[in-house]
Amino acid sequence: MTISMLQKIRRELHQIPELGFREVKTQAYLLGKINQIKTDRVEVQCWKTGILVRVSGLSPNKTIGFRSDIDGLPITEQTDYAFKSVHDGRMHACGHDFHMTIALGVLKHFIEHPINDTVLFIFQPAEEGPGGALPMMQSNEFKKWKPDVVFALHIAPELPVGTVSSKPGLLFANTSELFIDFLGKGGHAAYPHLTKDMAVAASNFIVQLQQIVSRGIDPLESAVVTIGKMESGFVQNAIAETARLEGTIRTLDPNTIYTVKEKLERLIRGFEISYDCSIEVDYGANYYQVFNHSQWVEKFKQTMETHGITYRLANEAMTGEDFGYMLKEIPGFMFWLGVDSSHGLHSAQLSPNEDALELGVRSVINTITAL
Ligand SMILES: CC(=O)N[C@@H](CCC[C@H](N)C(=O)O)C(=O)O
Repeated sequence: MTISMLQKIRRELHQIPELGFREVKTQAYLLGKINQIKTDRVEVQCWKTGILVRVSGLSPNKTIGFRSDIDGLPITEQTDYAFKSVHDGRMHACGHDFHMTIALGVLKHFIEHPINDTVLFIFQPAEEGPGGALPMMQSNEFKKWKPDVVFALHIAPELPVGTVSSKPGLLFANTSELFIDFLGKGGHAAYPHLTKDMAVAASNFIVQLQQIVSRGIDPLESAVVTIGKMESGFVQNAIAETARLEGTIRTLDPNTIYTVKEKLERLIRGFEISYDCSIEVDYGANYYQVFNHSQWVEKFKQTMETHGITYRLANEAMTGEDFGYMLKEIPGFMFWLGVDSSHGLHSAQLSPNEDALELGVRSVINTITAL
């Protein structure tokens, strides 16, 4: 696929970001492109808003899976792009428009140049939440075509274009979403003593929460607790009866997440007493760590070096990925693709360099051919 075709696809996808399991336009767009290039060797199955595309090999020994996530985030885009999101409050702020474009470019290549092995393209919904990888893997559609090895990429804004990066073993953290609802008593702004102010309780809770990591977790372990959204109250001169905090917990060790949750629940019990209120916690979606299989990372590194693509050894990151569930069952790996953006992942101004699209396609084609 030419660079301008890749760019066009990326821009069209960029305009229609949709949240997890609601990727209806995205699925239709992808199916449209797949149907244009489909031949007799190609079979397609849809699962919810996801798609599986199998390109049969000439004399297959194995099936190689390449996974791309397809959902966007509930973020209002603040770029100057002419091809900005047309969906209010939705943005491809995690690069899934890049991931899908690269997958389509690679798919076209293997349809035109089949190899001995079978290649499975996994267009997976709901990576940002509530998690599509696990239920997709449990589906009959996936089980029927289950790959023997699987890999995926993720754009890396902090790496230059021309660079890929990975590491054997642990790459991404264990995660748990976090939703906390406070219920107190509202009232007139001038009579605080007659109320139980949940704006004050929730604000104080956010501050105390930070001490779970700084004082409750062994400094040699790694943990993050972030509250990304806070909602409370209706009007400037009334005391808020309720508050809601939304966030995420991340740890490098799968057991540490239980320690964080246990300490969080103690904190909640203390706040219920001191603020005379009730607090409910819901952990939403939990993702298993991304743990790369060394042998495949080594093969990837050698392949990149053979093709003159710069490979850098990565550090572990506190990002999460439900691709971790695929790697828990199927050998494989994940790698970072440098896209050189001064704004990072989940920023409303994320602007990955489109020159990385062609390199992404090349690095995936070379990898599949070498595996
Ligand atoms: C690569 C990336 O940014 N992934 C997301 C996954 C989110 C999982 C879940 N919604 C959570 O927040 O725990 C990330 O935020 O790391």
